[in-house]
Amino acid sequence: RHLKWDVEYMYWSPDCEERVVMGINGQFPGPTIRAHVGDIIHVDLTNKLGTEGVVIHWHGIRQLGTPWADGTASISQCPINPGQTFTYRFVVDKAGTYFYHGHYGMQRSAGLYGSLIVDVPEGEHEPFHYDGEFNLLFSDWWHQSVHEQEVGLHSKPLRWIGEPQTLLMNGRGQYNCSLLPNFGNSSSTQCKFKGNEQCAPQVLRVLPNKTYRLRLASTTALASLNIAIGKHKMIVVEADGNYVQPFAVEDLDIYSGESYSVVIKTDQNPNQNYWISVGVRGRQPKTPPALTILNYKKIPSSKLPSISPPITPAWNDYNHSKSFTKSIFSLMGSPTPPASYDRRLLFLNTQNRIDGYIKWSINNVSFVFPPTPYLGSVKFGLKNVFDQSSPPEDFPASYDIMSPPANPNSNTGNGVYKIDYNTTVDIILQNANALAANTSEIHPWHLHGHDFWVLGYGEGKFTKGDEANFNLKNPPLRNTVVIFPYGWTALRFVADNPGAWPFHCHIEPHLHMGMGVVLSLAVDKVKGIPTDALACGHTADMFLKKKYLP
Ligand SMILES: O=C1O[C@H]([C@@H](O)CO)C(O)=C1O
Repeated sequence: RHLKWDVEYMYWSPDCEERVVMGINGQFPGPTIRAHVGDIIHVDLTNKLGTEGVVIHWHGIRQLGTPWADGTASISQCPINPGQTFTYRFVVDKAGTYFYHGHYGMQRSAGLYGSLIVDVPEGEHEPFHYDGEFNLLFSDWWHQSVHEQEVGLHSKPLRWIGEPQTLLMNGRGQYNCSLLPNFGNSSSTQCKFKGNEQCAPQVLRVLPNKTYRLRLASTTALASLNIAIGKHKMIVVEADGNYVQPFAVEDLDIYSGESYSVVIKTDQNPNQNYWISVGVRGRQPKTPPALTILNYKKIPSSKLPSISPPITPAWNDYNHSKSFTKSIFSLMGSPTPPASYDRRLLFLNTQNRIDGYIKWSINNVSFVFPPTPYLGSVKFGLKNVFDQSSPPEDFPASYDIMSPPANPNSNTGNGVYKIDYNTTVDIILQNANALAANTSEIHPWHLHGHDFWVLGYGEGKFTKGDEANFNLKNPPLRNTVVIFPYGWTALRFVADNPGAWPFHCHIEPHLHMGMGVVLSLAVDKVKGIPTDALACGHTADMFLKKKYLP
């Protein structure tokens, strides 16, 4: 798959209001990549942004042997400068529902994303049947420019980005009109689509009595979501590119960074259409649900459903979310984790202050991106470019996770957790109270370069005794996992992919405010890094050697 992409800003109307978005080849969202297992994806990415750098991360693709193609600014590569072209070249080795997105500053929020679908090799079959499929990539959208969002996040006092104006499905949503007559407040008018508007919803057109696969992925900057389809149950079959033990749900939670496949049967009255709703979870929703229509083809899609849209669960019904999340198990026959770990990292998630700026910290360190990519600085042993001391592996046992931090002051840092090659690592993500009393938020954590097994979830503070309840039999393999308010999540992975890999909260403003860490492993084994990946910071100095030309 040889692709030539130009990234540029352009005018677009994602929610029927014109704004500036980041597009690829004149499209928003960017083009869908569709490939088979084993294919090489080759993307010549040209930055046409004018005044800022860009990179693209291929979310969920492990980049076995190609860590330089992971597309993370400051970690796997230098930002691609305006006018320059960088070539990403990697193998897609596992079938599944993936996506790609910007991984520099807040470029995901600016609209830099698209779908990446990997099919099983030609002649092979998925472990479930379907007659047709649809692909829905969810995102959230602000009317404030991404530059204002970014400046607000590092201002004192913090100017928080607030809740999104609109939820988008495949880059389409409605802000100043509604698909529903009189939805929400009475001032919202009904949309009149001719069908070719940039914000016109993508209708799912189906035949009766068939089975459809819906690929669902969330690249939201902030919002956690729930999707429900009127009158149709969904059978969950895939999560983050891994098969799961099929189970039926009425509605499904999806956090930023996650993907699922569900199958539905079109066995309802074919003389009706049905609403599909997507609502906000975990934060007080100020954003109306996104809506589209499941259209039984023999009637027009413009015929509004007679049954009102399914109401997604209340934003703070965490029991509902936990019950869904804890129902996910790997499909029988999937790889199982090693029985024990070599090293355990405990990561306390807190909201803090540094000089009065609001940040997020892991074990009291708020991550800042260095100007030299770790892949180069670790490989070449450059000592003066990032903190050389190993960041903290745990936090004081006496820390009270139920209250705002007693001493909210934190430190910035950019140290690296050096992981030994082929060892088994456990990470316990520990949630806590944020700065405001009685507040603890949802954080979806995403690991680059590896999938991990989710061994368990619990309430309150993790204790050694909780290990006894770890699921070592059929834990799901994932690349993104949620921590619930005041709870913990345990995961395990085998560090077998040399590279420099971020592990971070997938809420984009939270990562921007320091909520992440970097792991490095066996970087000496990494071969064939393109020099243009490292032509910035101290690695550029190293390549240039001579400071002045004769
Ligand atoms: O990082 C965040 O900042 C705000 C709030 O805590 C401060 O205004 C919020 O809701 C976040 O998730």
